[in-house]
Amino acid sequence: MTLLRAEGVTLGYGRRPVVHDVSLDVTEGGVGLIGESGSGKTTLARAFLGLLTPMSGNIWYGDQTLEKADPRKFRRDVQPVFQAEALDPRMRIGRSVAEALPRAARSRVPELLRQVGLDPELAGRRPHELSGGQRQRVVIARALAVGPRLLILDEPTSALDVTVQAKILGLLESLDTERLLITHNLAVVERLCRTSYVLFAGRVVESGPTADLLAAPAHPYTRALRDAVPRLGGPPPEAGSAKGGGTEAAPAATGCAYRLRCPLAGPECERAPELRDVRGRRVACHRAEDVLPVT
Ligand SMILES: Nc1ncnc2c1ncn2[C@@H]1O[C@H](COP(=O)(O)OP(=O)(O)OP(=O)(O)O)[C@@H](O)[C@H]1O
Repeated sequence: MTLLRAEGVTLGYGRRPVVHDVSLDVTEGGVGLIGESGSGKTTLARAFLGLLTPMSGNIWYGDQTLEKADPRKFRRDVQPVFQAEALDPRMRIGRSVAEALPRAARSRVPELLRQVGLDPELAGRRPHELSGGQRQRVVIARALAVGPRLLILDEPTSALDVTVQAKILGLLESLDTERLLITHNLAVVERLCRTSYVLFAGRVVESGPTADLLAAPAHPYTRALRDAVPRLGGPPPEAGSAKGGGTEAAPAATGCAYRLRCPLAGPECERAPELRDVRGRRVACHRAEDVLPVT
């Protein structure tokens, strides 16, 4: 059964919507949410954690909407993995992990540290006395303390260098919790997520099996992301590409939001494309059939 599901969700701050009509199932095998800065990934994650109420649509937790769900049960089932910078700098590691445990279970700290590959001896240290990778492991140990079914991870490895990143990905892969993973890095979802959703300007532009999206993107934006993002250990992206510092056109306010950047844009793109089924995935592009054969 799907533990969490967004159904036609629109989200915003004040009266300004920034995520539009998104439907997404957190299914088995890991789900990736990919998109550039400002595309609405963190906003969606906040809604999935119950921290932001949809302007319209619903977040479903099992067969209940999030507003009706038991908050204590929800907190046990669904845990965020924050960036390591969120650790309290004054607090020793052991206490930081203990705080996440119920009082009666605080003796489990060494076991949790071991589970994430840390020496329990480190419990007496403060965050600045650990490496970035070790700090990220502490954050994961805290999230695991309550025995969650699902982890919501927001850029869990982006602050780490490539070899440490690979080790943390290995750890996440070895856990038997489900995951919703937010990143701008396709190489990370390739490893951890069976299914992916690509967001552009607050809308899903493509979703489907991650392997298919990478092998043959159907949306020009997915293709640009795939071609721009370095693979783990691969060469850096080229200057002028999506993450390479080139100037990018802002999303179009009418029609297809991607059309001002799109090499295939034509007159039909002045009409907003609907999500539709194209060869095993959902894609919002009038030209999807032209994108597929050349990738
Ligand atoms: N607290 C806030 N108040 C007002 N607007 C916000 C707030 N947080 C985010 N936004 C706006 O919502 C949009 C989506 O932001 P969001 O942080 O969800 O994107 P993101 O894809 O997670 O980006 P990043 O990868 O940089 O974290 C952006 O236009 C952003 O400026």
